[in-house]
Amino acid sequence: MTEQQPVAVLGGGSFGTAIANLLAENGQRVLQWMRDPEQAEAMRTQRENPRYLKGVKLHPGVEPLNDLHATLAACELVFVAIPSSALRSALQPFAADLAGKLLISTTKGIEANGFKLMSQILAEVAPQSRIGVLSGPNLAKEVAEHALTATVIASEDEELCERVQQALHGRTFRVYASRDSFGVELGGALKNVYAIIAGMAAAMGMGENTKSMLITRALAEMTRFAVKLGANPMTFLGLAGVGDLIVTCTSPKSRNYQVGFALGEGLSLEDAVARLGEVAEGVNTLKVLKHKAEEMQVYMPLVAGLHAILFEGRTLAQVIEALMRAEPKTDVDFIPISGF
Ligand SMILES: NC(=O)C1=CN([C@@H]2O[C@H](COP(=O)(O)OP(=O)(O)OC[C@H]3O[C@@H](n4cnc5c(N)ncnc54)[C@H](O)[C@@H]3O)[C@@H](O)[C@H]2O)C=CC1
Ligand SMILES: O=C(CO)COP(=O)(O)O
Repeated sequence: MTEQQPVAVLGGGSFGTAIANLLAENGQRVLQWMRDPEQAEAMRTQRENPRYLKGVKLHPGVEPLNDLHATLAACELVFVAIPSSALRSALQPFAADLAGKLLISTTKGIEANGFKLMSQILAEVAPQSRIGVLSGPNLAKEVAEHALTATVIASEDEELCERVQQALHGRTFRVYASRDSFGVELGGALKNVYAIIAGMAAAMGMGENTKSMLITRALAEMTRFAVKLGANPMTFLGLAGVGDLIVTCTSPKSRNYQVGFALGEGLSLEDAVARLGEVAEGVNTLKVLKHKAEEMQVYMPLVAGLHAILFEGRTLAQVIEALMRAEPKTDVDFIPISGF
């Protein structure tokens, strides 16, 4: 019998580690690449990711490595879990090694220069590859602890979706397929901004009515924006839209929520991010999104309000006052249905 080809996971953070474990539990041999050789060595000897996923045992089928060339040479299916700020620069030098691979982005961010999604960056870096996007309500710690979870693999490449479903779908992790990779990817990136707002509201002791209003108006706002960019609004009613929005806006395990909570307690943005010590993609996404919304003339009062607090010197009280005074618009105005 020929030996099964291993699967690669790029990134040594909490999500890369959680996905690596799931793949290994499903019987795959997994090569998990990370840039830091000391971290790879620590994970090999301790059989744990002590910095990013403490307390979760690394499956024996996961091999932590820091040689990206060797990792890519051995694998065809490659999951990418590198923060958005580093994805292009980390992979560009290995463009030739990525040709012909099945690249699955799990990264939920947007590149500032040109408003590029991660799948678009992958397509630029590796035009000869096949690309998919994995996104959904998937807090890494819960995935790793086998909380019952669902996600979406999105690509126009049906065979790629099936490969990912076969590799990842398991006893505690359901993998649904979608053809709308643009909507799925946009949903995962945009919700991080609203999780910061939700964390602030929680720190200020706001009530359940307020939390519900925030989540629902966030959904309206992100969908309105996505539709303007050509996404299918129905995708935002799925796991990668409202599903991910709910989990990140309600869970103290979300890093974006934690940054918002710290801001609500009165910390500066710099201190809130430093205290976290992990990636909170929403901070960068906020800047990019505010700029793009203005350029596209999309009404996004929550994005504008958070931007005003973080980068324009407005107080939280001023922004809340302005938001509550603004003229109320139509409830559901983002799904164009005739007859309503
Ligand atoms: N943690 C979670 O619950 C989930 C995270 N994601 C997404 O996964 C992506 C990765 O996030 P996490 O694993 O959570 O991050 P993390 O904060 O746990 O770890 C970040 C990792 O990225 C590595 N890194 C930083 N710069 C790098 C570079 N230049 N080259 C290579 N590696 C570099 C760090 O060494 C570290 O291993 C993010 O876009 C995030 O939105 C998606 C779903 C769930
Ligand atoms: O994307 C996530 C859950 O689906 C993780 O959110 P955070 O990056 O805010 O922790």
